[in-house]
Amino acid sequence: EGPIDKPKTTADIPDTPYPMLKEFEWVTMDLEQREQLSEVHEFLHANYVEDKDSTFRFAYSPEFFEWALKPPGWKKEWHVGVRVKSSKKLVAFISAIPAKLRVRSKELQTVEINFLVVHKQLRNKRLAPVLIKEITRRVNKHDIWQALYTAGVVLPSPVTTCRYTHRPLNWPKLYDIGFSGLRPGETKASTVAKYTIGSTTKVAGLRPMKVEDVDEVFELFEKYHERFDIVQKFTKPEFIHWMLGDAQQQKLAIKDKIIVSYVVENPETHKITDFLSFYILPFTVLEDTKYDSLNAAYLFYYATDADFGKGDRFSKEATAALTKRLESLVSDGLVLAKNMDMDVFNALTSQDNVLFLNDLKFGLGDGFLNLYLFNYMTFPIKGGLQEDNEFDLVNRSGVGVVML
Ligand SMILES: Cc1c(C(=O)c2nccn2C)oc2cccc(OCCCNCc3cccnc3)c12
Repeated sequence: EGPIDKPKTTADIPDTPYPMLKEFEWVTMDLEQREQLSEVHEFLHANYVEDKDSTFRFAYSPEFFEWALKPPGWKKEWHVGVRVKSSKKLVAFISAIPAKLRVRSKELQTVEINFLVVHKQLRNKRLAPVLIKEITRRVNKHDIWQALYTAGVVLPSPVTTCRYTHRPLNWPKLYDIGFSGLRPGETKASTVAKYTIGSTTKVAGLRPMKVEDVDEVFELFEKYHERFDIVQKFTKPEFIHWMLGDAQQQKLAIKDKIIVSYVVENPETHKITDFLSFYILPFTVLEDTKYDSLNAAYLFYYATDADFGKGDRFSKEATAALTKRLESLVSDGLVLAKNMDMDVFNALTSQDNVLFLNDLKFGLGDGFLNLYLFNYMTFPIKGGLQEDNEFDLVNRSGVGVVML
């Protein structure tokens, strides 16, 4: 396990941008300028990842990019654009943000690469590899040599593969837009009944997380994440950013937030025993008459002390206690998301999710998320799937890191 390329220094890295087709030019986007933030938002809105039958397209909001692209330690030169020299039209984008990872026992300073997009009319011009080369150069210049990225497609040697799962919250809408279908032997009425959930949360002491909770939640989170093979190591300012958003976000009413975090404060001891977060990322529904958007919530980070102090954390009793706690925690997460008018609650088979996915009626999606480490060789990590791509209830995943 370790770096693949021979060690280099920043002096070995060219100061000039990677060569590119002459009609294009490299630009550094300035996302502190509202109009450039909107430009990136519009560009992704029109050209970013769609599902294979082009029914949906991610509808990232400008606020989402504020959150996703400007965490503590963010750098302008890692927001890379490509413009047409003559028209100055934005035709490609790629981003990197700093991320410290622990991969098994090794800590690595890496970046997370995300939002790689090439204009629809410029696909198959081999621009993507050029974008990757240039962002690699810009990151290497800062003496960082590893990167984490995900892709739906299979590229050489994924560290892990997880599968999409979906928990319908508004099944009739999912059915109308063709995302959900009827299972054999089930009627619409029985399916609606199956997915119906209450509107009140059940866990005593569940409340929105506040910035005053950070020290306690951070400690709980760090301890819980020891159980995974690959995790992100946050500083406290990073933890606040990712779980509560910036000061602007923290002031918003819950229904307007893009990142939603809750804690469970034990009513007797007033200790925080659990934490749960999910982020909001709607889809544009293409070519549908009745609906133009699909509201999706994505399970983000969570932590619990359910398996602490029970000796071996992977013992049957520790796992039973963990399963029970996560089921009630995420079940309340579904209620919170439903009350925010979410139509579906998405989760991967990573973290300890396979412990509750079945009981909470998450269905296996047909999408896979492969996770890659650039310039770092490691033994594969379990993604919560067994050979036939069904949930692996025995060997839960070793994946603690969640990428947007
Ligand atoms: C995307 C996504 C979807 C859907 O596409 C979807 N849900 C309802 C309707 N649709 C079409 O479902 C998921 C379930 C778990 C995790 C997920 O995504 C995890 C985060 C993915 N990062 C964004 C991304 C996607 C593909 C390639 N690169 C980055 C997803």
